[in-house]
Amino acid sequence: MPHVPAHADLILQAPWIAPIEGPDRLLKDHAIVIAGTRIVDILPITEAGRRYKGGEIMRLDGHLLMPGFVNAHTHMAMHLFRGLADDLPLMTWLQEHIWPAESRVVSEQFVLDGSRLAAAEMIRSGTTCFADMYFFPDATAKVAAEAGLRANLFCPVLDFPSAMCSGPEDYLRAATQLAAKWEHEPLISVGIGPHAPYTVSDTPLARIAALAEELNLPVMIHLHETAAEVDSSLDTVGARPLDRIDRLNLLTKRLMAVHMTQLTDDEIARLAETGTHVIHCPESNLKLASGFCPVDQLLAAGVNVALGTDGAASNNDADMIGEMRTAALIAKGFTGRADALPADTVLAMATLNGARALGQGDRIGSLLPGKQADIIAIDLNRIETQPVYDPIAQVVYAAGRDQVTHMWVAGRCLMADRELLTLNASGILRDVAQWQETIRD
Ligand SMILES: CSC[C@H]1O[C@@H](n2cnc3c(O)ncnc32)[C@H](O)[C@@H]1O
Ligand SMILES: [Zn+2]
Repeated sequence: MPHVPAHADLILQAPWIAPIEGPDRLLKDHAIVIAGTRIVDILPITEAGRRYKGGEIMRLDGHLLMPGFVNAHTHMAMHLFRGLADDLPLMTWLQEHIWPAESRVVSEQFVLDGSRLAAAEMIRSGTTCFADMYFFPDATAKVAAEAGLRANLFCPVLDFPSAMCSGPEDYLRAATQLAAKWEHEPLISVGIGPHAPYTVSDTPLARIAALAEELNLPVMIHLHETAAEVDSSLDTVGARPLDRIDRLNLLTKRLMAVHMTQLTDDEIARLAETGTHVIHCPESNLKLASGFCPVDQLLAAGVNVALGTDGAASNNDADMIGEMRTAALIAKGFTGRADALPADTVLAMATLNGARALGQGDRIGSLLPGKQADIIAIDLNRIETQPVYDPIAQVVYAAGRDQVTHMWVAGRCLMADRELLTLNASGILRDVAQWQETIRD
């Protein structure tokens, strides 16, 4: 029987592929075969030509192909506050600078324009999927859909009113409506985002736990960000925030606990037992002098730890390659052990662990047949990353985000040879310049 080649829409050929999951750490001279939104096969380049026909064949000499980054915690629209208030500790930064600025300028248009700036930066640095917590999440969802990015919008909940909602019940209604509106859009998912234990009281927190269960939604909260947060909770409610969150039924595998710089051994064990996900934001924690998340201990205890940049007002970028390097280096400094957080582990945190935290580990976060084709190409054939003994270590310890040359999300190309294909860079820059005037005034 003659062999009939199967159909492919796109075949990507490269000297190295890092699948992140599966039997192989690294595949040499392989091709990724894509049909529709999915990866259908990964096989030696020589075989791919015989077994698949049709579509485009792209040869990426000198490149590493890997899954796109999953930025597991950010505030997209805060890109418009980048550089507004630097070198301050968390509470001074929030209470005296960011919250006053937000109360003056945040609107749906602000979120549209800020999210577009963030989306463009994300595409240019290899992030294919992000988890966002901010006001007017519907506007960020629209931008993600326009950009072609995969997005998880965590509808905020606070005790306080904002331009978006009048109070906790109103935020919860908005979350329910948002989930219904985007239910059938494959690239957009919705969650609930109680801001922090110090801004959301017991009644709405318990309502969030019940609603998340009822609608099958993930929950994201800033938790144990600083020692002062824990001390103040002990003073005011007589419990550590994590104990309070647990008492209100929120400590479950739905929860993405962001920051977590203050943890006892018992708390680490409790996180592992409950399947709670921890989102590590090392650069924001360093810049706001918030503390150090004990990532090494969490991973050893079996906790899923993912990586996020936090917003550009506290980072000040959305660069996941930079975030990986910072995470790897501080883990070594913090533990005094050079083998803490090796390159492969930090790369998994920036991809597959983020997908798992979002409940999407079976669809994205690694390159396996059947998974969505969310792929980036990184050019290692540059002065800065030569010679290449190990492409994975090279990405974590030497590469810059400008070496990301191509991106596909669900098989669609969003950037080719560093050209943005879905967003208008000059229009974004024009809008940002106008916002800078308004915010400065
Ligand atoms: C309710 S929308 C999100 C809310 O969070 C604020 N925010 C941004 N970064 C942080 C952080 O590291 N800790 C606590 N809160 C943060 C942001 O300004 C919005 O008000
Ligand atoms: Zn945050």
